[in-house]
Amino acid sequence: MSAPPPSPGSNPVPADSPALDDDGAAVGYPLLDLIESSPDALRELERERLPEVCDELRRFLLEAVLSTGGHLGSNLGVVELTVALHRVFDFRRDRVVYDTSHQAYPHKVLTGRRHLFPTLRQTGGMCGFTNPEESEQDLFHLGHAGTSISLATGLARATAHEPDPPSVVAVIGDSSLGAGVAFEALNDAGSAGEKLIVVLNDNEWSISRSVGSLGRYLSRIRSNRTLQRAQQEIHNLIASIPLIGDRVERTLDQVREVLRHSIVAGHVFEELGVTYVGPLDGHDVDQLVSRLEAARELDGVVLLHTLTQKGKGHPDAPTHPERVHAAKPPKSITAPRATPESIKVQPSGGCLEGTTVEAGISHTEAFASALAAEVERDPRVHAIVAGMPSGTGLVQFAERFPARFHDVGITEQHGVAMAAGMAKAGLRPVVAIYSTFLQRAYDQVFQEVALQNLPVVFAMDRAGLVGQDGPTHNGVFDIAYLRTLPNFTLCAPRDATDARRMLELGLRLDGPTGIRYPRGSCPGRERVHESERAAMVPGLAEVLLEGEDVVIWAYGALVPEAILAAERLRERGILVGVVDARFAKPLDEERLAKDLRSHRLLITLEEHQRAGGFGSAVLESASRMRGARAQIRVLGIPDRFQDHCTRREEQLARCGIDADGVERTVVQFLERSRV
Ligand SMILES: Cc1ncc(C[n+]2csc(CCOP(=O)(O)OP(=O)(O)O)c2C)c(N)n1
Ligand SMILES: CC(=O)[C@@H](O)[C@H](O)COP(=O)(O)O
Ligand SMILES: [Mg+2]
Repeated sequence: MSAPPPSPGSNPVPADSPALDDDGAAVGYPLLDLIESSPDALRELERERLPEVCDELRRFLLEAVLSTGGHLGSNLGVVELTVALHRVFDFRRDRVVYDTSHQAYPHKVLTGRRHLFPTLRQTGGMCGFTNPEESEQDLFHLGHAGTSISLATGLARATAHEPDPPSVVAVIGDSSLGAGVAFEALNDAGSAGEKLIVVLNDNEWSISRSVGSLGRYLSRIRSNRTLQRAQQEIHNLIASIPLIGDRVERTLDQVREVLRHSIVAGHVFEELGVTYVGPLDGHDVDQLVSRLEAARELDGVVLLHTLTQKGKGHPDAPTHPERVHAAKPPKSITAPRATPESIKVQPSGGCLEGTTVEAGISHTEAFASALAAEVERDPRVHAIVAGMPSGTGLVQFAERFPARFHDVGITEQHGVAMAAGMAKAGLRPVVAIYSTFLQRAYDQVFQEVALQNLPVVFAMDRAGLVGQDGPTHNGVFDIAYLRTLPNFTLCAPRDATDARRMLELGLRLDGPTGIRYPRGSCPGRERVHESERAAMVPGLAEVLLEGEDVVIWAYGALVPEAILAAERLRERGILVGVVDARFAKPLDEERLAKDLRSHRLLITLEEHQRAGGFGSAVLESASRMRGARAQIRVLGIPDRFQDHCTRREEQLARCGIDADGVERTVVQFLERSRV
């Protein structure tokens, strides 16, 4: 999440706010209160008061989201859109699907959840996306972009045969419309003919600026609208000069004719069988109501192209590099709890009783700086992102190496296949992508990369639990969905040094590599100096602590949790070994066989679903080994989706994969085996 919140008190108050206190600040939300009093209140309110509703709603969002953090720019941009939708439709009967649904906060306010905003994205609090568990008017729990038109098409097709089917509306952003699945949906719906309204919320922004030719096309329509306005002004001016007016007017008509043939707004959609309406002012709530009422009566797919400002009403938005896409939660909400017996480890491997474990740079920053070093060393290295330059830490990289950086927009499938093409041509592409969003391109990972055995490196960020975004964003399936693919090397660094070493390795290997790392910080102090570390070769684990009866095989960013648990147990006289597995594929089977023979308990620890992850790989490997006497305990995420939490650490604790969970597992085993 980017966008530091503006200084307190800089919240703008709309000019015509209904009531002001004596120092000029608007007071309360009388219209939002009224709307909450009855589900039909918004539809019964005098139409000329709708702009006031929008002002209150925007003011509320600014105050609420700046105090908790969350998605801001997108929500500020759809205030009028959402008020108009809820004015025209009754979504207790009609159906609305918000694409990605990060922009559904106004919808949540208008559907009785204003009181939940102080708990937004916090443990046990309101979800940051639509969620059917919260309201009957939230049809899906979403978070991945591009699928709203498909979902809406399904809803419409299911009721098309009914005598009076509900209206179905999809709200999709300009960048999400660029996702392949969105065009798959338009291609089908445009020919099938069921009634469906698609509201295109075009603000010319993704998280960063929108990319791709569709974005440029939409901007041309937008600028064409500007052109139209200019034409009108020229027309008015000329009309005011009677002498030359007629001659120039005729010329203007010719110019207009040329333009009409060059940019017929929306013809791309019309060619798909979609009725294009627009471009419309996405902040003119009265016009939007009229257009939605008209669209409701039309047959087939109607696309309303609305032009909005991402971050409208936020004083910093016009100059913010991501139009305040996200407001950081204040420290008071997400500061990690001080761990009571935190340990500061020192390079020599010894341990100091200590103050809190200092957080190092983020795993994202560690990857980004390693990649910058590689790009300078090897001209074949290129970086590919799918609409997430800042989330993957590559904004500066893009500025430094523009020719080696490719943001393909929200088109993960294309990005992965393009990487395969680059690798085939001799480049060394690195696909920097959230683990959860790589799922969108699984078939390309299989066919275009693994089957061809091409040297593509997947830098899987947010691999693990992500905290406030919840189950749509937890990257907890990648070991399972990649481990079954032949030719893949899978690894996970415990710290920044190994992140760099694994990237170096991946760029040397001839086949595909997946490197996973979570949202959050690397250890501030690294346990073993680089010069003393085991060579970074596929299938070689590294012993960090020797123990007696019990050994923990930890994978990736949870290695520090294993060390913390081992240090605590050591203080209780229980000597537990810790091995940094480093590779989930291939496993270090030689070291594993040895440990299975020489210990009574081997614990695997990973930030991934238990099913199919690193622990499963160990179990499969152990089942083929002779003389293994150790019991194996797989510590991972249980078989259910993990709800959002204020902090990722809470999710780790909830799943029993933090130091406490490891310590409990060891003590329980020893107590049971003593009996
Ligand atoms: C498949 C997928 N890829 C990437 C993302 C990350 N993401 C969330 S919102 C967003 C930008 C969406 O832009 P747009 O659709 O224009 O909506 P806006 O935020 O501008 O309203 C991106 C890239 C995602 N949620 N899903
Ligand atoms: C809505 C969406 O998918 C992104 O905005 C996502 O929430 C970013 O996640 P991070 O905050 O982990 O970068
Ligand atoms: Mg957009």
